[in-house]
Amino acid sequence: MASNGNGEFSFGKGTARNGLSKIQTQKKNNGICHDDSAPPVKAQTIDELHSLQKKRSAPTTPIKGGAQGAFAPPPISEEERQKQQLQSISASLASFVRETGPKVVRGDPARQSETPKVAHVSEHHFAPTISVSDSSLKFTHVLYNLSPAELYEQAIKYEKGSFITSTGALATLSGAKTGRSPRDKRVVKDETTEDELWWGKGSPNIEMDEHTFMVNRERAVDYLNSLDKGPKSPLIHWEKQTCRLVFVNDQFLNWDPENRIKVRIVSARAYHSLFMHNMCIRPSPEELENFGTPDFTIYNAGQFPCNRYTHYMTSSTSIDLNLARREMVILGTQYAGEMKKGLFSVMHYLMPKRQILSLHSGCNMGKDGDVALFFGLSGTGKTTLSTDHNRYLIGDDEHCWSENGVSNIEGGCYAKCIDLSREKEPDIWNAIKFGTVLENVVFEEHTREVDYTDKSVTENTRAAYPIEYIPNAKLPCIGPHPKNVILLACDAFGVLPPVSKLNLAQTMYHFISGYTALVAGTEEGVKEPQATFSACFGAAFIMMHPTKYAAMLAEKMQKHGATGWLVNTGWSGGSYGSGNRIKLPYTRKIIDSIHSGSLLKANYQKTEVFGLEIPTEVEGVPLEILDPVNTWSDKKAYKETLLKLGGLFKKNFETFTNYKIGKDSKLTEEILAAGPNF
Ligand SMILES: Nc1ncnc2c1ncn2[C@@H]1O[C@H](COP(=O)(O)OP(=O)(O)OP(=O)(O)O)[C@@H](O)[C@H]1O
Ligand SMILES: O=C([O-])CC(=O)C(=O)O
Ligand SMILES: [Ca+2]
Ligand SMILES: [Mn+2]
Repeated sequence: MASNGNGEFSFGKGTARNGLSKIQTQKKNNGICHDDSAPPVKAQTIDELHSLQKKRSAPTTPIKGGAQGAFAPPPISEEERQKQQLQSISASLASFVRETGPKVVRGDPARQSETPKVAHVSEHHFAPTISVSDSSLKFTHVLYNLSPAELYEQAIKYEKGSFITSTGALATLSGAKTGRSPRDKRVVKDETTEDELWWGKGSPNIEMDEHTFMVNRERAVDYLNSLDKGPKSPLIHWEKQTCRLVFVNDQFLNWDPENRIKVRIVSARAYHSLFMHNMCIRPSPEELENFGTPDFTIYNAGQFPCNRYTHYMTSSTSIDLNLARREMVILGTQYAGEMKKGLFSVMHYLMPKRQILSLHSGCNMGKDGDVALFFGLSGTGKTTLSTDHNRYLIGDDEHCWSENGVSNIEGGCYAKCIDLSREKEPDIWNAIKFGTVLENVVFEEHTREVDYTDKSVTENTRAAYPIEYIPNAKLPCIGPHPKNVILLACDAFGVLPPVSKLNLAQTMYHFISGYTALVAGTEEGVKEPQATFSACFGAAFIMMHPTKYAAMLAEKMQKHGATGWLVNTGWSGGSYGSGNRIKLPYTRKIIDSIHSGSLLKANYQKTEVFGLEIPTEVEGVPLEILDPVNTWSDKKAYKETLLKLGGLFKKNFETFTNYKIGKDSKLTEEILAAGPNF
């Protein structure tokens, strides 16, 4: 085969002169230079050549000086700033028994060429003596705010089960736990939290004392400071260099600049670091330079169990929150959602103290600035329905509603992937690319194509991606006051209408009830859909009594004239097992007509038992499904199921009857009357 000189290739005769064709790679005088005329690389050795491959990016902006006015601190040198940063990390990792932090250095120990700076919290007093343990003679290498590319390399080199999929996502396994462990979430009860938080029946806050927290904290910190684990562990090989390694992420929560929270996540897995890189708000280089001390720190030692002989421990998993110390410790679960939702709990404490309502909801905005909130428990459709090609995505899961409007708490989305299809959810499908963490999916060994229908590892397969991977994300993720408040319920009984319009009292009733059929998988141990009530559509994350959040929602909805809706994204034509899940395109049509305002103008009729206002017509939706009774062939079974569900609602609401909402108790009476009536 030879080039014929026109850039085409031909076989045999034609171009050959001496029987052998001359391979012409270049032509003269056409602007392309010859092979032998290419300038040689500027390197004398292979090592030098490799050193050319990477360059250090210059700081994008100089540290601001003077602009902050007379009280601004004097500018510090780059060296001093870096030292302060390392000291802050060393302090984060300090053991309370030894009262010093480890000697920390920045950078990957595998890269020999780096000459790291060392910092230690009590540097000036530190002198190794025989009483010091071996552990304090070692360095801890800090992999600080690594980029996705760097984290990919760490994961693939050192973490079993990490692979690049055909679309470039990082597939990973979360270990034995593939969902959250709400029965292992503990909160320190002290003088303050005893009065402030919701404790006892129905509350997600399982109490623990300060001492036990410190025991677990010490365990986590010691683990993070030693890290000798697993067959693929970097430590086997780095041990020789007497160094240790942790990942540190310094990031933000809440896009509302006035109420932004600085969080630090210390973890042992690249998976955890990349997950939080995607889920929290990513600081700009300048913001990172001026990060300072975090407002809240997570110690994720999830590969390591808690000690079951420790007081309060009921399993080898514990997720411990200490509000006074502004710290969270994770032991015995590697499920990354614990970090995301752990921080959400913190926001459910901090924000209401500032009169800001924190919400387990998705949020999007139309071209005309109309904002909708989507409340719902896990798997009811917050992510799916807020990700809408015709609207701007503000966020998929956690928001704040303040005097200024709404703001997303996070910087990323966390979508369920089971049965994901390109046709039904194109934006989520396309977001699964380089940088995205894909948890617990199954892929074809050779092509690395993911089979989203495969539940071999878990039903709760997930993708975590930065919000800007959704093409119509609204950046910054903030918006005006909501116009529509959509309560999503995945009704496994199949008796709730696909859509109903709610008055304020009904909205409150259903918000406090927080009904859904818990979709299998997101919480440990749930394999089949099952009716559940979870106050504020997120009882697992709220910290104070549900009526506190409900009162704030009522006040805000009233003030800003928002309309409430109840949308059943669950079953129709029978209960789970006999009926079918309402088709996503129909739910989307319903949501479209809420956004456009056309549903508000529809004609309504009232249902029996629940007293819900259902429209007689919705564009693009078959008429017969609007009233569920029409979809059941067995009308008697329908009525029985309806009454059964009504009874469950009534029973669940009993615990709330004595709580007052709003300044007068008028709203409370109205709310009580807004439930099922029979
Ligand atoms: N009619 C429907 N409406 C909404 N979602 C549906 C419908 N039918 C099927 N689904 C599926 O239900 C799932 C909804 O999950 P989604 O990720 O939106 O939950 P979520 O409310 O965001 O939960 P989480 O808080 O756990 O993230 C998706 O897998 C979606 O494809
Ligand atoms: O927290 C998780 O693991 C997933 C989630 O969004 C939820 O359960 O609401
Ligand atoms: Ca959620
Ligand atoms: Mn979600």
